[in-house]
Amino acid sequence: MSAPFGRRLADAVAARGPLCVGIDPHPPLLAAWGLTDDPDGLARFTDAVVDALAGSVAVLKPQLAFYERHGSRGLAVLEDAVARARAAGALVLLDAKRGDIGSTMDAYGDYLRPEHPLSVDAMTVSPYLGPGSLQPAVDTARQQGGGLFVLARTSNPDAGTLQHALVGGRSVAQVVVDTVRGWNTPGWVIGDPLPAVRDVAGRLGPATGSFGVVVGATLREMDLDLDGLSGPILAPGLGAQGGSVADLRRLFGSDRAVVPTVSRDVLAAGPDPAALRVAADRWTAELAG
Ligand SMILES: O=C(O)c1cc(=O)[nH]c(=O)n1[C@@H]1O[C@H](COP(=O)(O)O)[C@@H](O)[C@H]1O
Repeated sequence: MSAPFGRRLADAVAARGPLCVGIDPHPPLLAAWGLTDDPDGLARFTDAVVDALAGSVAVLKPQLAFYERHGSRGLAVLEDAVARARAAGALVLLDAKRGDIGSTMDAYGDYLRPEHPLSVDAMTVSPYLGPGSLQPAVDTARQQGGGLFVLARTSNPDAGTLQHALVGGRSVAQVVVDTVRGWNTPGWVIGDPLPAVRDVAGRLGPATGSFGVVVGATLREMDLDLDGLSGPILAPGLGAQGGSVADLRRLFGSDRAVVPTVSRDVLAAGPDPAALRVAADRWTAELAG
């Protein structure tokens, strides 16, 4: 088994800064790069991003949908790119947003196994079949040293329609956060009372948990209690969706283990590898400032 994902993420962030760059080869972006919307264009795009950034950013986050739409040849492109990205030192977070009943969730969790053709360090998952439905993937993550990021309070404008709904006095998003907090506490199982808060600051450090939440950088205000999460917060919505580094500070303060993720704002700088690096470095510098 690899070292736990939370530990590996903390090491990567310490060495490279917290930036995650999303690899989202959507058709207008392929066209803007002068590439065809087919597996060949997809491979050129993906290889360029991996070659430019896998040696310098902490996390790369390929969006599975953009590979699946090209069928088996698209998945082959991704398998090759993921292996090269990991070999170059980047952690790979597969943006799959999967969630299903136990036996199927078990199969989705296989992305975290080293023998999977598309083996990754972590994946995004959706909790809307109930937090307990994700347990098989939690078990696999624990066995294999993988990580999960659970959708809690997403960056899209109508996210609150469901995520603000109240369940026993807590919002659905808060139930998700509290569940993930429990996963980061060994020995806790779904249904038990919540464990005592052990790491109020939730800082990245040796004790950082491998289970994170997704909370958009586009929120008008922080409407979640994230104290004691003891795991990372993936924060999408920067750049193209309007979020800024100032929004990150306003929403999360400076003590939380935030992994800001940017796709289009960096990718638009391509295909020149140097320009891609400059765009990513600009975010890294602003995050450090
Ligand atoms: O899980 C995600 O990464 C994600 C969660 C969320 O709340 N909002 C969100 O935009 N994303 C992903 O982030 C990527 C878009 O990033 P931008 O191009 O930077 O806006 C897409 O792959 C989305 O699926």
